[in-house]
Amino acid sequence: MTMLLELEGVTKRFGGLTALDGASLDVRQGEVRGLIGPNGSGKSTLFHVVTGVHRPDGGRITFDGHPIAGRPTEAIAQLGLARTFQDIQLFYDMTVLENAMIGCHRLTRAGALAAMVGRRWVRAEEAAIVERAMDALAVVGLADQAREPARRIPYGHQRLLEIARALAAEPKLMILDEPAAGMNPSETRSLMDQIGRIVDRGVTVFLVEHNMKMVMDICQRITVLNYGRVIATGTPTEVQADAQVIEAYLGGTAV
Ligand SMILES: Nc1ncnc2c1ncn2[C@@H]1O[C@H](COP(=O)(O)OP(=O)(O)OP(=O)(O)O)[C@@H](O)[C@H]1O
Repeated sequence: MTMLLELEGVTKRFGGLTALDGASLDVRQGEVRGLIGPNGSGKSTLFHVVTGVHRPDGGRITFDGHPIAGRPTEAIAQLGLARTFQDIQLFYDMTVLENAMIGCHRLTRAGALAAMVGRRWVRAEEAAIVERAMDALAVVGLADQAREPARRIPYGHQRLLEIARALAAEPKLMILDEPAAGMNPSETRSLMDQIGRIVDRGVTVFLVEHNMKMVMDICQRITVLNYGRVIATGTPTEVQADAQVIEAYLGGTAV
């Protein structure tokens, strides 16, 4: 199976604190991959070094065959890596559709923001951008709310909109940072369905999530971090049975 993302011995320090300590893992094309670990174990830091927010202090990161460690966020996005954030980052005064259109940025000469300014050569692209954005909204079930201002849709839908915006970039890999945070059980179930539909479209998903049921249900493989180190990688069943995981991640209680 093709490796889409590979980390080899990646280290990131903040002053005297080693947030990532020689972390290695790979994400295979087409899988839903989970990353879990206790608070402060380095999950967000790992996402940040992969997406170019932080420059790693050591190690190698390869995405779709390209070395990306230390490259700018924009350059990594151009290679086909999209992400969502723990805290929702939407343009609340813009419509749902306009927010999704911003995700098309990677795919257009002009970028959706420029499209809204209305330059002539941009307008020719606009119909295609709207179509792509509507398509992404349909995948997450938000197409009928396209004209609503983002601030008016429920919280769970705002999280789905972030995913639609990432999807509109037609990424190869989508990184989701706690996508179910703040969602109620029915929203979480719906999110799990949407992630399934995203994978059906050929997008690989790599997610951090504290909702264990969701992680165990949708991920084919899971990596567990503790104090910046990878302590286990395996199927949900393997990880749940791993003594180190039970001890380190859960302080001795069952997963
Ligand atoms: N920009 C930063 N400057 C200094 N320390 C940082 C920075 N970012 C993260 N850290 C520290 O690095 C460690 C790992 O943090 P990180 O946010 O990656 O953990 P996490 O597993 O995502 O935690 P959580 O589950 O609480 O989101 C923590 O000790 C954190 O305080």
